Amino acid sequence: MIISPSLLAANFLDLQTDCKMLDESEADWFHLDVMDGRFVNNISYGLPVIQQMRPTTKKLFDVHLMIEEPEKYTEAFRKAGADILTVHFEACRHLHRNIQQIKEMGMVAGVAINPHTPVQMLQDILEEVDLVLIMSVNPGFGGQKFIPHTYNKIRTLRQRIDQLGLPVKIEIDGGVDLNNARQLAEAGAHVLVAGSAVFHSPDPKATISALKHITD
Ligand SMILES: O=C(CO)[C@@H](O)[C@H](O)COP(=O)(O)O
Ligand SMILES: [Fe+2]
Repeated sequence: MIISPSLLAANFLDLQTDCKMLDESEADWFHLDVMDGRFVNNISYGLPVIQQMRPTTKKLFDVHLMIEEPEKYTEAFRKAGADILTVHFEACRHLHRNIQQIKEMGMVAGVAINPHTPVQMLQDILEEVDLVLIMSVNPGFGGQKFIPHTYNKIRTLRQRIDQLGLPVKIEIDGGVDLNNARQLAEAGAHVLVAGSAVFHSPDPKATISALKHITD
């Protein structure tokens, strides 16, 4: 299982310590949630913070853009250090073009869907993307309750991906913890994002390791 802890739940006054902890842990990616106060009702952090975090690790920066008109910022996020750039299906008028743009800039291209968006809506973009991020809470905030219908969405999408023989990864984001991680893996998830479950646990490194080896 690929583990991508979300720094939305980190200590912003001491990000360096949390970055170091993640770097030394079994985390695979750093999940970075960018919010603009328009696509979602919250504002998080953006380019300068990501840029300053970049030298703290060689691990991949998995940037989740919860912003309107993400195509305007593709190059800026590349320059700030993004390796994986995920845009929302619901925020893109020209999703196909945006995905091409992300790949042309040498990044892994992801598309995210909100809980109300059926996975079937991705039918005509599936061959173009490297990753599908299924939101298992409504985007905008950490610490929300996992929506159980997500399991059905994962199973449906995983079946379609396997049917087509595509190398697309399924990432699950929102309310992921040690109680649902195994079931998410069994449903077909490849990547788990966890914010609160990692950073609010007494031993974040141990929680990351437990999530990583959930199916061992
Ligand atoms: O994208 C988002 C929220 O919009 C997530 O990445 C959250 O940051 C996950 O936090 P937890 O639900 O794990 O606390
Ligand atoms: Fe996220």
